[in-house]
Amino acid sequence: MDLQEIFSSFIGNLNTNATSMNSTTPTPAYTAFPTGVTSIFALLLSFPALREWLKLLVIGGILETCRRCISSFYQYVTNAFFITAIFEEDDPCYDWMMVWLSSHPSWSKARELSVTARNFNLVSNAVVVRGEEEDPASMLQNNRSISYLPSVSTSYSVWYKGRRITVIRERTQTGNWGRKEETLTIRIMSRSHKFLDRLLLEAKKNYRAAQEKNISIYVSDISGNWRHIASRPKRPLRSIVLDPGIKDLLLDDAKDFLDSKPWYLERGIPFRRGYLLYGAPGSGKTSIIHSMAGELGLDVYVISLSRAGLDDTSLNELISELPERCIALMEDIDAAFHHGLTREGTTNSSVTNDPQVPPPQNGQAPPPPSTSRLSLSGLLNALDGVGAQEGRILFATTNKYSALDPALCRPGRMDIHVEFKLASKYQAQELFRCFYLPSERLDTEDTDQDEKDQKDEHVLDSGYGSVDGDAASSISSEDSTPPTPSTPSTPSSSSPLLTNSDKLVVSGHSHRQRAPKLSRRKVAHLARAFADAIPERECSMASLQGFLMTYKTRPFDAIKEAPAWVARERADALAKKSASANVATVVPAATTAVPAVPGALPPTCDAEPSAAATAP
Ligand SMILES: Nc1ncnc2c1ncn2[C@@H]1O[C@H](COP(=O)(O)OP(=O)(O)OP(=O)(O)O)[C@@H](O)[C@H]1O
Repeated sequence: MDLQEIFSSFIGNLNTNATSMNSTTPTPAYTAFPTGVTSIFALLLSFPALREWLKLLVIGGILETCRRCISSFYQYVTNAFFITAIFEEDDPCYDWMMVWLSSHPSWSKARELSVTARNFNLVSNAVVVRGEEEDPASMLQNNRSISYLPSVSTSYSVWYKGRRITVIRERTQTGNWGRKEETLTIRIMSRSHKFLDRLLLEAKKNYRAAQEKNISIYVSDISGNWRHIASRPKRPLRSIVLDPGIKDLLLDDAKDFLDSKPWYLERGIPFRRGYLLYGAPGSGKTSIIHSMAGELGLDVYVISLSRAGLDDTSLNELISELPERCIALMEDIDAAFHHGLTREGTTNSSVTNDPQVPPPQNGQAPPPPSTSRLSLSGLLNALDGVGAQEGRILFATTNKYSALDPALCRPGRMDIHVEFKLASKYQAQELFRCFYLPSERLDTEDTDQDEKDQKDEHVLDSGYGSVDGDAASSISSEDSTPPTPSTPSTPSSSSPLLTNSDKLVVSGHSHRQRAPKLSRRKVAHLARAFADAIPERECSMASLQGFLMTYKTRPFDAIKEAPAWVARERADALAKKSASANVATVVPAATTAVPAVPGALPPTCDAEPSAAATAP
């Protein structure tokens, strides 16, 4: 019996019913309706095309129902026998898995794959196409190595420890301004989580090993999530020159803190430590934090208090989402509460409406109004409130120590305060030594070289990777005066082919030079001479480093030119001072208001130096 017959009999029945009703009762108005419907159906079914469509509709419905049943059954079986793990792009696990996948041998046989030069936040060349590592020259030229990865929307099967893993990489629209986000799905045929755990741990270990020489830097994004933004090579601690004892104090205290969790727990003391580094700009505050992060093997989470949209709640959330062992860094902590206050102590009074704040200098653009909605009490709560993360080390830096609220500086929030001053003669000497003694010789005795050096102290060293010694020496021999940034120097070497107007105007010095190979003793001797030329606590370490950079391969010239450079720096400082004297109100510099002893507190902060120095 086909569909037409079914409908005909159905319509026939309807007609019979309608007739019987008509014979017994008066015909109500609605009886016309079934008759109308049947005639419409009959009419419709008289078209063969419509009959066929109807058939297709029924068959399609049956097929879709079957498909859904099979899919549900498959889902059931998958859930029963497989484990499915999903990795989202903005999660660190995604990077671990991608690096793990990129090094999996399956890609050498895959017929369809994605080729990428992304390094998944690794500085090292952990992700490489096999064979590339055999060509170190190409690796050096381009730090971005090529790797193979699963292509988007393709399902792959790879084998791991005798088990089949299905890998699916997908890209979906997030709805945030057309942004697309990737997810990686890994399906393992296993009922136990053990296998997945092993895979994850291996991926994490591989990634960590590739990251060993780097530190990871995280910042918060606009939606308040931590995002990995960079990996930086670890900075050796010895490259930072501070007054004796400061590095040891900080490092020993931090190490001791990280090892003392049980001690804190037993006594019910919150397991947190805060360090406040204050003082002159360019004195090494940020550098020592970077270096300590490398030394302690911790990642750095930068909390920017002046970030647009940051309020008390979001700061609280950010801090509570920090991992247990990490360094939280708040740079220029004073800036969050003194918007518009510049390094020189000038500000736009229309922004702050603070009567103590001087008006802007002539021609100076007013600083933009901050959109941060953070309050001091919000910051204090975030630092040691109930939601504050345990185990974190907080580093805060400021150039304006006296501007900080005493509540912020108290032990428990900032346990150790360290002043960073302008360079001492000792620091100048050590910086010079670091500069001209190649790193591999900093730690080793070189008595042989000492002896050799006494005979010939001007032997040239290829230590700076020179390939063009002759060209370089011609520049260095004729121009030993450091160029000032405002007056670019013109190399006087004139080629017969160059007319006067063709002459190159170059500022700075070429680094393609050979540095004299100096012994430890010779460098120590020169370093003392350099320190003699540098006045005590007048120049910042950053400016000294900048000066030495112009003599990267010419230590003798650096010493010769140091007094002239100091004179220029003094003249510049004097000019700046007289310019700022014209400003109505002068905000006192933080460095003049603080005590000289590292660890001691200035009068504006809680005067509890002993508490600041006691580490459990
Ligand atoms: N004590 C130091 N030893 C070695 N290098 C230093 C030292 N101080 C500063 N420098 C160099 O000067 C530059 C600036 O240093 P850094 O950013 O650490 O200073 P800072 O005190 O944090 O400055 P700011 O207060 O302006 O942020 C860096 O390139 C660093 O190498």
